[in-house]
Amino acid sequence: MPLLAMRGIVKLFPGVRALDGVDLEVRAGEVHCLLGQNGAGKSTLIKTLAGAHQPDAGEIVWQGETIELSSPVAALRRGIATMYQELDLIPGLSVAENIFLGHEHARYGFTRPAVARAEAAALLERLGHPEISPDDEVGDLSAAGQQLVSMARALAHDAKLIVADEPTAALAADEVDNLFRIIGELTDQGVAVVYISHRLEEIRRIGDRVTVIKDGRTVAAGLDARGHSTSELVDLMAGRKVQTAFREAGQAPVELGDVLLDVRGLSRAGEFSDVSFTVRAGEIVGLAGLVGSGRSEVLETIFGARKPDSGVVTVDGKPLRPGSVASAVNAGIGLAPEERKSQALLLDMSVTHNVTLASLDRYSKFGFSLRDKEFRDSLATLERLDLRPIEPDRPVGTLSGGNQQKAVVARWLVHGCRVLLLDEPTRGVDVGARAELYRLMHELTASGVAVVLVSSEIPEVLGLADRVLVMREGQVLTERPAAELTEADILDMVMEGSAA
Ligand SMILES: Nc1ncnc2c1ncn2[C@@H]1O[C@H](COP(=O)(O)OP(=O)(O)OP(=O)(O)O)[C@@H](O)[C@H]1O
Repeated sequence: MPLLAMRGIVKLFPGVRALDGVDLEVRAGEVHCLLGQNGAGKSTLIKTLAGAHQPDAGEIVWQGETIELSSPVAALRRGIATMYQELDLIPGLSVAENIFLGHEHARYGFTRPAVARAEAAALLERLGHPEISPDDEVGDLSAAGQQLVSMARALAHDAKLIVADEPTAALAADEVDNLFRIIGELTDQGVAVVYISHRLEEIRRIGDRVTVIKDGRTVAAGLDARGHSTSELVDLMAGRKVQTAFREAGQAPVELGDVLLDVRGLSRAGEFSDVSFTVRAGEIVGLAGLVGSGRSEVLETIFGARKPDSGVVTVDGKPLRPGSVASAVNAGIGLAPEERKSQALLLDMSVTHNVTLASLDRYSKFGFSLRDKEFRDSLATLERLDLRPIEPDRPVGTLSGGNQQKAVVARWLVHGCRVLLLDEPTRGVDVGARAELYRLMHELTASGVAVVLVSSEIPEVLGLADRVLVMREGQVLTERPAAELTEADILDMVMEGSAA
C-alpha cells in the first residue's frame, strides 16, 4: 500500500486549469521527485497536499484512508509537512515558536518556553546546526537557516512525508550536502520525501522514483530515477527534444570590443571590499561564490541601488554618480535582481506592465503611450522564453515562480541595455527556458552588450562566462579566464578561501 495516493486531482483558478487530473503515488522511505516545466502545476499540487489549496476534484488517500486536508495545520497533524519555495515561517516569531506552531503541544512554545527551547535545540543539533538558537527571530536567519527551521518543524510533528519545493535554490554547496545527508537519514527511518527541483543532477543524486507532470497532467508516474537518462526526463517534461548546451556547436566566439564597464576599488563596510574588474563589450564576466559572499551587493552597488563607501564605476570612461540608479540606467546599465518577489515585480500589475517598466520613456514619446510597440516587444521576448501561460494582461503574481523569474529577465532584454547585470537569472527556471536564456545571452553579447553574471551554479558560470571572479566573504580571491578553472577549483576556493 502506498503511503500517499493522489488521484485525478483537479485545481481551477480563474481562467486557468492549473491541475487537470494529476496522479501521484508515494511510498514510505523513498525520495520521490516531481518534475515539470515552469507552470506545469508542481507547486499547486503540493499546496493541495499541504492543505493550502482545496482540490476541485480528485481524491487524496493517506495510509489507505481517503482524507480531506482543510488547512496546513490539518496536513501537519496527519504527518504531512511542506517546505515551500516561499518559506511559510512567521518572521516575527522565534525559532522555537515557529517549530511548535500548530503542534498539539503548542503550549510548549507559549507557556512552557524552557521545554520548547530545549526540544528545539535538540532538533537543530540533530539537523547539524546547533549554532541556530531557539530564541533567534526567524526573520533574521539566512535562507538556509530558515529552511532548517522548516525541517525541524517537520521533525517536531513526526512527519511521515516531507515535501521540499526547490529546497536547494537558495543554498550553498556545503548546505546542499547537509540537506541531502538529512534527507538520507530521514528516508532510512521510513520518512518519504517529495522533492521538486529544476537541477536534474540532484535528482540523479538523491531520487528514487520520478513523476513527471506537464500542463497539469501526469505524463509519467513512478519512473525509476536511475533508469532514465537526464535527456529522457527533459524530453518527457518538455514533450519535445531540448538542447541545453551553454554554447552551441559551431557557435562563433564573440569578438570583444573596448572596455564598457570599469569597476574600481568598490567597497561597502561589512559587505565587500576593494572589488575591481572590467567588462568589455561582448564579454561575460561571472561572479562565483557562496550565497552571502557579497556578489549580489556588488551588483546592486554598480546599479546605484546601494551607495559605495569608496570606489568608482565608469561606463565608457564616464563615472556614474555613486548611489544613483538614475545615473546607472541613463548610462545603459540594467539589473535583473535575484529576489523576484521583494525587489523586482509589481505582483498585482500585468505581465506587460512589469516587463516594460524599465522602458517606459521609450514607449511614451511625445506624451502618448505606444502601447502596440510595447506589447509586441514584450510578447516576442516572452514567447522566446516560453512564458506560460502567455497572457500579457494576467497579473504577474498569478504566474508560477519560474515564469515570474522569466518576466524579470525579459524586462531588461526588452529595455535593451548596454551593460546587463544578471543575478541568478536561471533560479527556478526549467531546463528548456534556460537553454533559450543562454541563447539570448549569446545574442546580446554578439551585439556588443557587456554582461556580469552571478550564479550559484558553478557549471553555469564556467559554461557561460569568459572570465570568472571568485568571491568569498566580500573579497575577490582570484580573477581568471573561465577556461583555466574547474568546478573543483572554485569549490575549494569558496569553501576554504585558498586562492588557486
Ligand atoms: N493563485 C493563482 N491564481 C491564478 N493562477 C495560478 C495561481 N497559482 C498558480 N496559478 C497558475 O497555475 C499554473 C501552475 O502553476 P504552479 O505554480 O503550480 O507551477 P509550477 O510547476 O510549480 O512552476 P515553477 O516550476 O515555475 O515553480 C500556472 O499556469 C500558474 O500561472
